[in-house]
Amino acid sequence: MHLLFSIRALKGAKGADLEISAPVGICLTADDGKTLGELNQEGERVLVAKGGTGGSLHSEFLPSKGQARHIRLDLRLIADLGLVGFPNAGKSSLLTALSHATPQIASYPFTTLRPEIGKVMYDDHKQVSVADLPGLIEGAHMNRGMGHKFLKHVERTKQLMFVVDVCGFQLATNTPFRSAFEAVQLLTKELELYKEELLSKPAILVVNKMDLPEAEEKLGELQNQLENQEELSQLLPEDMVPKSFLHFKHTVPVSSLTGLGLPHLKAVIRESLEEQEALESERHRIEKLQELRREIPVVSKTTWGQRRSKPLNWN
Ligand SMILES: Nc1nc2c(ncn2[C@@H]2O[C@H](COP(=O)(O)OP(=O)(O)OP(=O)(O)O)[C@@H](O)[C@H]2O)c(=O)[nH]1
Ligand SMILES: [Mg+2]
Repeated sequence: MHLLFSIRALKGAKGADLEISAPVGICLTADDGKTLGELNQEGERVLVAKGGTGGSLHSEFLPSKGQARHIRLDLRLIADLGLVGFPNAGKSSLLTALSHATPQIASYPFTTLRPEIGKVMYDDHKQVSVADLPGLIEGAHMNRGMGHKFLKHVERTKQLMFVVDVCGFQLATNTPFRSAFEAVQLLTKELELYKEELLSKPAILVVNKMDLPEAEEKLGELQNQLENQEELSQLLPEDMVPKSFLHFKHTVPVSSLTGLGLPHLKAVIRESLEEQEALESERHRIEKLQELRREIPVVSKTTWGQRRSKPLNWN
């Protein structure tokens, strides 16, 4: 979702610059495509137009007009997990099975055209938000398919949830068939080419459609391939292989259709998010501690020694 508007900063010198403060998760772009900034934290402000200069001797005391701009505000989705997968992998079906969301589901690619968020509910009322996103295709980093529209949403989720069809995927009769293993590598590659940092997010792999015939056999094959992905990817064309491989903390086989494996997946999602929260709060604690240590001056041994060597005055 985006919003376009025109603005003009006021005349006058200092203080007339126009700044924007908005809810977090907004990206501001100027009409020339230049990114002006992102609002990622509460209270953050972005300068969007410079104010005009005040009157001076040089300008015969006439103030100049402020900068005029067309600004585009892009809302970036924020969810705990983002579903990443080729079209038809069953992302929307999975979200429907896990939450009360009702995204469109159909047996043709690109059924989902815009993101939808579903809430996964737990018995203790804890909620986890999952974003169903449009299917990704090869070349998405170059804006093929939904391209950037899709990828920018993945930037603002805490974790990634890859969804693959255990039996593989073929977009059209004139495009190559991709096995589940190839799908994992291609999805990783697309994220890497768009923004490498995306791959530092924790990721869960969901192997869907486990109700299909031969699914068990194919799952075994995939697990084997993932264990040896460095060696096996050497057999793939170079442009399919990511620079670094994703090591999924959890690989969960499910069937969104029959419900197989879904209770386990729900538990895994929660465990993974809680683990990440714990790690982040520990990192934050250590950072604070280090900051404090820097602030408190260290009394060196010599200083203590010198102090001790002074004769004590008992009077
Ligand atoms: N047999 C079987 N079919 C499934 C399963 N999950 C989804 N499907 C079917 O796969 C097709 C695609 O499902 P969607 O949920 O629309 O797939 P998607 O990944 O959201 O697709 P896009 O929105 O196009 O990216 C539908 O016909 C579903 O009924 C499953 O676990 N087993
Ligand atoms: Mg969908």
